[in-house]
Amino acid sequence: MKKHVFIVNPNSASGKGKRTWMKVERYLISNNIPYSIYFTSREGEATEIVKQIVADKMHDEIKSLIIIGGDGTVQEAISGLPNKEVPFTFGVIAGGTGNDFVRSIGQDKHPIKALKRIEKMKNVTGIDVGFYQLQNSEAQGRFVNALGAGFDAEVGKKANNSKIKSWLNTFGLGSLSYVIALISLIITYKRTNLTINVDGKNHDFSNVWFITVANGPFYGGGMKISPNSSNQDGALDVIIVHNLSRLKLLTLFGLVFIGKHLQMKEVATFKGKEIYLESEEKILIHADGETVGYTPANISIIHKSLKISI
Ligand SMILES: Nc1ncnc2c1ncn2[C@@H]1O[C@H](COP(=O)(O)OP(=O)(O)OP(=O)(O)O)[C@@H](O)[C@H]1O
Repeated sequence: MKKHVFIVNPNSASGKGKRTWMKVERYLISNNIPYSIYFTSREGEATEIVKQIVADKMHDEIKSLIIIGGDGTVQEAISGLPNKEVPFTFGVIAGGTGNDFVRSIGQDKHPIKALKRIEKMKNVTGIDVGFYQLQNSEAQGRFVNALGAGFDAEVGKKANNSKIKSWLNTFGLGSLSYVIALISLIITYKRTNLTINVDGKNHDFSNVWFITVANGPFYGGGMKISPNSSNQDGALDVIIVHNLSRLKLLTLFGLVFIGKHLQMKEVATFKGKEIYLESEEKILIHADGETVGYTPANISIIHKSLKISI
């Protein structure tokens, strides 16, 4: 008999992952729903678990593979998938701080409501996934929301490493840690010059704060960084923020929350499938908020490669 397989990050959002799993497990047991469970214990383990599931050819036993955690856990899990199409369906139950993927696919944030929807398998859809390969290291992987380089990657790193995030998470305010990190880095961050190649065409920019390659509209806990993005259109949206003062950058982030920043003259946008990014000085890169390395990087899209039950 097919069963649901869960991958749970018990420590996401300072223990929300575990608390969410306990609610889900109670529901599974009281409704006699067959399941098995993997808990992650450290960074990178979700990737290894998915690789193992694929290597063991467990596909026929799996009704759906359900992630409970935040965007980082989703990003790590899908990075364990092979390049060819995967014969099982994914589901995501919000257990993180930002939960931007849950937001962009329109999944219910309530764990049991989400589980009931995933379980029914009535709305199974193909989602695009971004793929990155860093040039100066072996690092490669996938992302569902956005890959970013520069200032926003530094903000994510600082927020994720901050003690304040755990404390804020106890009040359900973990997203505020990004705002705090942003305000402190705005004063110290050094801008750089970069070249981006989109589908074979080079574009040069000076004094760049950050560049985002978006698959879905949201990142950073609800910021509408790429309001026109769809994770089903087979394309990535590139947003480059350059040549603006520190004060104006703050205004930009204010506008990002309502998705109106694209109208600013210091914001350049492109749409494409194959992207190459290099910078005068190497800059930090994140994939779905997880630090992955430094430029230069190749980024591409794998169209509708993730089957997901919403
Ligand atoms: N048991 C664990 N203890 C600590 N860290 C873990 C554990 N399992 C996985 N991780 C790491 O925790 C990181 C963050 O997890 P996740 O993204 O799920 O939560 P979050 O940061 O609270 O949420 P969001 O990304 O939505 O803001 C993951 O990238 C993963 O590497």
